[in-house]
Amino acid sequence: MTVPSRPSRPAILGQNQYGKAETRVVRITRDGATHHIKDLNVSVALSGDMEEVHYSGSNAHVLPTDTTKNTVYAFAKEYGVESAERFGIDLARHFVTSQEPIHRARIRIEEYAWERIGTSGADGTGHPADGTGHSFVRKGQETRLAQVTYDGEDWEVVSGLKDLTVMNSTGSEFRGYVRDEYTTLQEAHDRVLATSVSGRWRFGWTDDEQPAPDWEESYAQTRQHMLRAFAETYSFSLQQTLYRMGARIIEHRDEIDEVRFSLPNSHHFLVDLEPFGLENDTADGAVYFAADRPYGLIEATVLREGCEARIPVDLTNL
Ligand SMILES: O=c1[nH]c(=O)c2[nH]c(=O)[nH]c2[nH]1
Repeated sequence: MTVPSRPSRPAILGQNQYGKAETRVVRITRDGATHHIKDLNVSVALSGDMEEVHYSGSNAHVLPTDTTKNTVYAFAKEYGVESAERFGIDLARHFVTSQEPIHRARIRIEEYAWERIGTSGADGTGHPADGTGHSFVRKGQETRLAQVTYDGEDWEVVSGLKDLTVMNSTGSEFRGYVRDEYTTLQEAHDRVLATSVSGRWRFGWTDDEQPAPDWEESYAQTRQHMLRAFAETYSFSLQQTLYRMGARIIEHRDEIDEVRFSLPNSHHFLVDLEPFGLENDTADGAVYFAADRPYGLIEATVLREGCEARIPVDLTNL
């Protein structure tokens, strides 16, 4: 096919750039049982001699955006991620020095910070022996929620939170599931388990005559129990982890009768780096693609025995 020539119209191409935006790359390094996470969102914008691709459609100067994405993953694997700045410098230099038509590279990086789910709070002092060497909560406060209903006689208090993002970099598998003619999923023996917790819990307190719970203390303890259950459960499924998170709250917090969770399964897929001669398995330095959709959505209520379920099934209605 012949490439059409530059149009004669007096329309001049102005500033332009291109590249893959928002490549979500997660690299997990292992120091024995203590793991370290680098979680980046990398956007590449390249510019240079790109008149022809716009004017005539010739791609002769175009390094595909797909390649820029692959480069991000391959660099994460090969050189690691010491810092976002260093990573950006290495990438920008690579694009400008390896491709003659590319004169400028802008690499934008967002880094998401994680802290360990510690034994006495998410304080960075997690001890590997109890599973907390590989359990993390994303930095930044979750949103705390409360709903209070009063009909002149009875109170109903439902507390909760959303956007509490947690990750286990190991200690999770998924296998032994049903297979039908559409099943292609490979069994996972060692996978990343990550979710953004949305949870609600209902208090047994309904009566002004009874002392009300200490709401602040209850929230802090409940949050901690859910984090600890997430960290300490060796997970065969997110469903099982969810149940343990709810059960631990019911077992430890007498003031709470019902817990409901909505947990997206935030899939982390190992990137296939074989085409670049790089082995990428769950061993040290694994590089993952953090997918944002579609995601599994696991939801369930955990009740104190003898209590009634009153939290709506759809938490967006609460
Ligand atoms: O923890 C999981 N539960 C599932 O029900 C499921 N389904 C799936 O494809 N992956 C997973 N993971």
